[in-house]
Amino acid sequence: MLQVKNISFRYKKQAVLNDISFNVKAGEHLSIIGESGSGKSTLLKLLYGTYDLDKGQIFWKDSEISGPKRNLIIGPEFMKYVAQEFDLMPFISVSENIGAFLSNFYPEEKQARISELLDVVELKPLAKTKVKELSGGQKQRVALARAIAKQPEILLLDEPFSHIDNFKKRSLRRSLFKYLKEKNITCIVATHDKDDVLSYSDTMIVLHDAKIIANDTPEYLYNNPGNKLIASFFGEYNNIKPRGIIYAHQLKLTNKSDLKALVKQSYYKGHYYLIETDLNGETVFFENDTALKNGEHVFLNFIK
Ligand SMILES: Nc1ncnc2c1ncn2[C@@H]1O[C@H](COP(=O)(O)OP(=O)(O)OP(=O)(O)O)[C@@H](O)[C@H]1O
Repeated sequence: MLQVKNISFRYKKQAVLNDISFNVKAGEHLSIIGESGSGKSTLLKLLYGTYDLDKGQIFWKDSEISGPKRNLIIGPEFMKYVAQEFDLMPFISVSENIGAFLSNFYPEEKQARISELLDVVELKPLAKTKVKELSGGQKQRVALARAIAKQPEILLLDEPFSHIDNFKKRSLRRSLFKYLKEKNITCIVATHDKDDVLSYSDTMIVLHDAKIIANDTPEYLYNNPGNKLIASFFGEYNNIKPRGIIYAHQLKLTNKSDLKALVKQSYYKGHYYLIETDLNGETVFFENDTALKNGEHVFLNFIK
């Protein structure tokens, strides 16, 4: 189990993280979410031992993870960290980068392992290409493969699919998280993308004002967002008194109700339209099968 106990950290004067505690069981996947600047990357760096903590302790099983004051080499053996900027070797091939830290002692096993990793990140056709010739998304996939090459016990991922296009992202996400679960690799992901969280994380924590404001399963927090920050992570939402937070898909058209709104705009979303309305001076969104006329009055009802 990873145990984070009452850690605090500041770069300069302002606290980035203040008295943060949480646990992650071996093999579990945790997501860290929060607004830009809320400290997600900093938390990953602290878990990796990049900086010395101002307060608190971090343990993996029985070993304490400590910062540079006590460690010459940053990052414990059992952990790998894929940062937002990936540190690859540009003049050697994709395969050579992935195998860079694998032993040359058993060349056949090494090649088989590289081949397996190329499949996980779907880079086989580019195996022999030099990294300097790759796109940002392709480099990100090499960095992911290299991080799991030696099968770490814990993998820390900072926005792991941020450079990867939507075609590839979905299948890569499935393939990577399935692989990590099969190998029982504990994974901690800092992300802005609800699709990294909903289907693949066992738990999620939400950072705000240097604190953890929620720590629960994605399903629970999706159904009980409790505040605007969490609701906005999952989708378009409204705050309708006295009901509170209501996602756009939880409102529908009806013949007559107390919620009379004025249509302002319809946005095409593929299999539905997002309708922007004015309800007593507040903007309210709901989903509808068809576009509606601007200026039309409609009645809304809650679905639940
Ligand atoms: N090396 C640094 N020196 C000083 N301040 C820093 C440093 N790195 C980050 N910060 C500050 O710490 C705070 C948290 O930054 P961090 O990168 O951890 O946020 P984040 O949640 O990962 O953001 P994003 O979602 O934009 O990646 C920010 O206010 C940032 O400006």
